[in-house]
Amino acid sequence: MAGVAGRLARNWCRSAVLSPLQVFSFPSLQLHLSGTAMRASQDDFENAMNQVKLLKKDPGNEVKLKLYALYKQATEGPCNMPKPGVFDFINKAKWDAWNALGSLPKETARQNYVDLVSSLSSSSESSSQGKPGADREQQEYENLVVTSEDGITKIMFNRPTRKNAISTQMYQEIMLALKAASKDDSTITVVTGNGDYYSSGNDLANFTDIPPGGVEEKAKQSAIMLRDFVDTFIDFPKPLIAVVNGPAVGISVTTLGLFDAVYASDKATFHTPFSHLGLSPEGCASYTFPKIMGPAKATEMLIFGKKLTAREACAQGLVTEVFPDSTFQKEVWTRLKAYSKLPQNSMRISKQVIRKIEKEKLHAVNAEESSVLQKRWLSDECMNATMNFLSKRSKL
Ligand SMILES: CCCCCC/C=C/C(=O)SCCNC(=O)CCNC(=O)[C@H](O)C(C)(C)COP(=O)(O)OP(=O)(O)OC[C@H]1O[C@@H](n2cnc3c(N)ncnc32)[C@H](O)[C@@H]1OP(=O)(O)O
Repeated sequence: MAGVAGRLARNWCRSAVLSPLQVFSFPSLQLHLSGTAMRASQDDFENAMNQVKLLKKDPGNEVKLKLYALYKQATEGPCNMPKPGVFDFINKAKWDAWNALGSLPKETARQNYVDLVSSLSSSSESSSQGKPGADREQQEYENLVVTSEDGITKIMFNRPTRKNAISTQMYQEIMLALKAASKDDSTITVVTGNGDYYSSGNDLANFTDIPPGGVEEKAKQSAIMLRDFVDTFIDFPKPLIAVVNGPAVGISVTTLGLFDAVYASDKATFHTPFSHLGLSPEGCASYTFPKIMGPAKATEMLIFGKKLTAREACAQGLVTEVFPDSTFQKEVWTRLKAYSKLPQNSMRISKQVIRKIEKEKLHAVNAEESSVLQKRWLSDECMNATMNFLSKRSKL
């Protein structure tokens, strides 16, 4: 064993002292590097396997188990080994990681392996430049600040002068940030807003940027983007928490039904003025809101545009807990830091179990809502409401 550990230590990180789990998870990784490779995307997969050997920084046991599991799934399919005994900690951890992938298709596992290695390669480059322990900004976004610390990736909307209205570019950035967070080594992901608003929802100026194909083409593109955007929330694999620091409007409210917990300041309000804008619900709210609060209360919000206070939204079940604004940040972050220390795989799997039964339904609802909105955007009601806002004749 000492020989194996020594070889691993030399291969991976010359100065690292390996824990028993590292010792065991590494040989498997090494062993599998020479295993059967897939036919499709073989180059990418093999490149990724080689990149693993070149990582400068030990990615930690959780990630190594993930790599192990994805490798096994990609090359052998669903876990086919007998479950190790309860005291065989290391093999049990490996078995659990592989088994947790369930019936994930081989192609998806291979892609996830490649994506994970690529995120490790880039984070190992950037972290070697960053200060250890600092609240590291991960990537440059124009409309977001994304940081990772204490096992928490925080995605903060950052257009405070526009009340964090979501521009076309910002939709894309949020999708990118969520996809990156789903693969990074954080335990939970938090979405919040910078400034006095959580978000004022869709940037109504999005509709003024008409492509050469005209308004029909714009509506079509917007429906595709909306569907992709909401799908990203539906598929997000780890606990996703909203820290609602102030008022939330439109799509920033509807998507809350897809979060795992919503903490709100008592200054926050929740407003979905779709009828006022000639629109209809999105973000799966046509399904999640009646489920969460009952059809009558959902109607008041989604059809009549009733604005809820944070306490009302909590009473309806949309918000998990409300905090006084004066202590909001302190109390919420203390709690989130404690939650982030819970076992990562267990939380992921629990989320998977809780959400699995609804996933297909949510994707279907999302497709339907996006297609209905594509037509709504071309209606006189919607065009007039948008023009009124943009020409400053009306406000919510
Ligand atoms: C395209 C693909 C997906 C679409 C999905 C469908 C999504 C639907 C929705 O989200 S519907 C909800 C849309 N949001 C709104 O209708 C909110 C509009 N904004 C307001 O009513 C008000 O700005 C306010 C109540 C949010 C805040 O009012 P106030 O406190 O008085 O601040 P200001 O109005 O002065 O705001 C400052 C500055 O920001 C601009 N701004 C705010 N929100 C938006 C927005 N959603 N879109 C565009 N611009 C916004 C506002 O115009 C001000 O700009 P100015 O300083 O005057 O240039």
